[in-house]
Amino acid sequence: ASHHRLWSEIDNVVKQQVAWARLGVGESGTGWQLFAEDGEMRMYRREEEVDGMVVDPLKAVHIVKGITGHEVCHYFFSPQYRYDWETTLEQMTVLETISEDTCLFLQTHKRIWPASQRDVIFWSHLRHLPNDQDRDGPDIWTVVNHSTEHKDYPANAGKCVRIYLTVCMLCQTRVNPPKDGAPISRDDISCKITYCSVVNPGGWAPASVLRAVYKREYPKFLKRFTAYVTNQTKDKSIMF
Ligand SMILES: O=S(=O)(CCO)c1ccc(-c2ccc(C3CCCC3)c([C@H]3C[C@H]3c3ccccn3)c2)cc1
Repeated sequence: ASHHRLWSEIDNVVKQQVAWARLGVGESGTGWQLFAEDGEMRMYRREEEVDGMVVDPLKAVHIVKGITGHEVCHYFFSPQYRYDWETTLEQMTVLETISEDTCLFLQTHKRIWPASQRDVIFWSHLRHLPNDQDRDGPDIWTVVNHSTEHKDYPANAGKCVRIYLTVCMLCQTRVNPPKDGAPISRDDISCKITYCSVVNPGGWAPASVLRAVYKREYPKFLKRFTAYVTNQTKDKSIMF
């Protein structure tokens, strides 16, 4: 069914996350700190705490040649590839396939000493926002992951501390059509990726430990994931 029980929440969160992702990190005065750079990738964070817990919002901007936003979102959304690129994943369960573009996931992440192990339940929604209204507007593909409850998996019932997150992978494809009217090849395309994430670590964990984990893991994650998409797509026809 096009409208399922989570539809209105998903629609609201997706619209809010797309608007948020499209806001630049502005001039340095806006509180965004550049904390990692690697080639075209720039990673920013804001230092924020809720009830003494680090919930630093993260925003990464990356430009990757030779892949499209549809391909990035396909490999980010689809469960069958996740163990290939998500190195901190210990266990992933698809609790429900709500529609072909909406799933419910339960994930446990590898324990990061000295913090206790974490798990998370989130809905994941893949959406194409075409620019058919105004031609020169952005053609956007996005995946939004947002924490939710599930009656069979109450928070903090087992050994894991339940975390809460909202993640947005927003992509815009750029095509430089070849001069001689030749068919578009992967040399003529690139994808501008904006990855936003806010993670509430659930139970207390030392701020210094969390900030060190994020500083190490986020750049590694985005580099590894985009390299994975490049490698998976290099010999396949372009998925626009
Ligand atoms: O973009 S996704 O939806 C992709 C689907 O998997 C996503 C991204 C990140 C996380 C996540 C949430 C919490 C933690 C911490 C918090 C305290 C202890 C564990 C970590 C730790 C494992 C580190 C990490 C940080 C950044 C990227 C990857 N790994 C990761 C979950 C989902």
